[in-house]
Amino acid sequence: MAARSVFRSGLFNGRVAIVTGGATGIGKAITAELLQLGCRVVIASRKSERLEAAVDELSQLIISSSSASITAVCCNIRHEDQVRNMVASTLRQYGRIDYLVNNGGGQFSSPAANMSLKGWNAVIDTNLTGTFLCCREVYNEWMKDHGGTIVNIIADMWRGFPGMAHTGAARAAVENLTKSLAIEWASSGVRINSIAPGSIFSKTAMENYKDLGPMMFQMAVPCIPAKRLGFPEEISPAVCFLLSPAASFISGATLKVDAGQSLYDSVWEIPDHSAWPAPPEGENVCALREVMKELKPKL
Ligand SMILES: CCCCCCC/C=C/C(=O)SCCNC(=O)CCNC(=O)[C@H](O)C(C)(C)COP(=O)(O)OP(=O)(O)OC[C@H]1O[C@@H](n2cnc3c(N)ncnc32)[C@H](O)[C@@H]1OP(=O)(O)O
Ligand SMILES: NC(=O)C1=CN([C@@H]2O[C@H](COP(=O)(O)OP(=O)(O)OC[C@H]3O[C@@H](n4cnc5c(N)ncnc54)[C@H](OP(=O)(O)O)[C@@H]3O)[C@@H](O)[C@H]2O)C=CC1
Repeated sequence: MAARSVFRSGLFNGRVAIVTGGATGIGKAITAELLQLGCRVVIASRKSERLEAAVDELSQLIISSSSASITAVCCNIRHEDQVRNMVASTLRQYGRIDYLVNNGGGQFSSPAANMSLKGWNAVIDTNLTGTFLCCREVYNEWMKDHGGTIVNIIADMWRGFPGMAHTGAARAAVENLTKSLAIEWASSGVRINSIAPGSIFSKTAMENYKDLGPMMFQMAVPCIPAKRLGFPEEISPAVCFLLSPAASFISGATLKVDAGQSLYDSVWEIPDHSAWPAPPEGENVCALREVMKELKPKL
């Protein structure tokens, strides 16, 4: 059962949205909320079984008096030809694209030193290049002449992303891409913003990390000021807000939806070590040595 939207029903009547990764987790919650608000939604991702299951489930949210509808297109956002097909088929079906939500993406967990070039490229191609391809195609084929609104889902990479350096680099790049496009496409009436979620639990997000998944999400909890994980239904209202006329003067911005997690603690442990280069000798280093000598016997 999808959470009830706090927005006015009919807010997106007659509008058309593409949501990449719209069949699972955060994307599914975004799709469900857009449908409740009257939007016609195209969900796009790689796995047809997931798309079909989401269409079956989410179409039940549509009440008979609503203009909403849901359809699916198989699309790997890493492939330019498939992105072209996703946009062309949406335009053939609905004749317009008002909103694009670049939510499809992800990564695996690994120390940077162990990442193969293929693994690095898979994550950069998905999260950075895939987002770029979707933005460019939607802009060139529709928004350039008609305006529109784009939301990019990024991540909490504000202090780097140890353990997932590839995705940290890709998401930071998307944040910067968002700013560039906000300026380049302003004269077409295109607004584009990002949302940076904290740790958001869904079954599919957890299963992506296989056996590590439950532990990874559990480990995040003490580092979240709310002392609990977030849920997809806590991201979708922020997306709907940024798509809506309520955000008509907001572009090039990033909204953190993380309960303050990005301001707080890190999961990444740095073991005690003495590997760091010594500081330059001088009066302050001498003074600290003296202080430490005095403190030691008391400890
Ligand atoms: C500590 C707090 C944690 C809390 C939450 C963390 C915050 C972030 C959360 C999220 O983003 S949750 C969303 C999770 N969902 C996804 O990530 C879904 C999408 N992900 C994927 O599809 C994959 O992870 C992918 C790697 C991005 C792409 O997979 P694809 O199937 O297209 O490529 P593969 O052929 O499988 O892999 C290519 C290449 O990548 C390397 N690789 C893949 N998986 C791993 C792994 N688990 N460990 C190490 N390396 C991996 C590998 O080199 C693969 O090539 P081959 O070796 O298979 O030839
Ligand atoms: N959950 C969290 O804590 C956080 C999530 N995020 C990001 O939010 C987004 C949604 O993740 P979430 O819902 O949590 O996890 P999910 O794993 O449920 O969602 C990822 C979605 O992306 C789709 N996807 C992955 N790769 C591609 C691709 N190459 N082409 C098209 N679609 C693709 C997947 O569908 P399919 O496999 O069918 O292609 C899936 O629907 C992702 O970008 C994620 O990295 C960011 C910060 C935190």
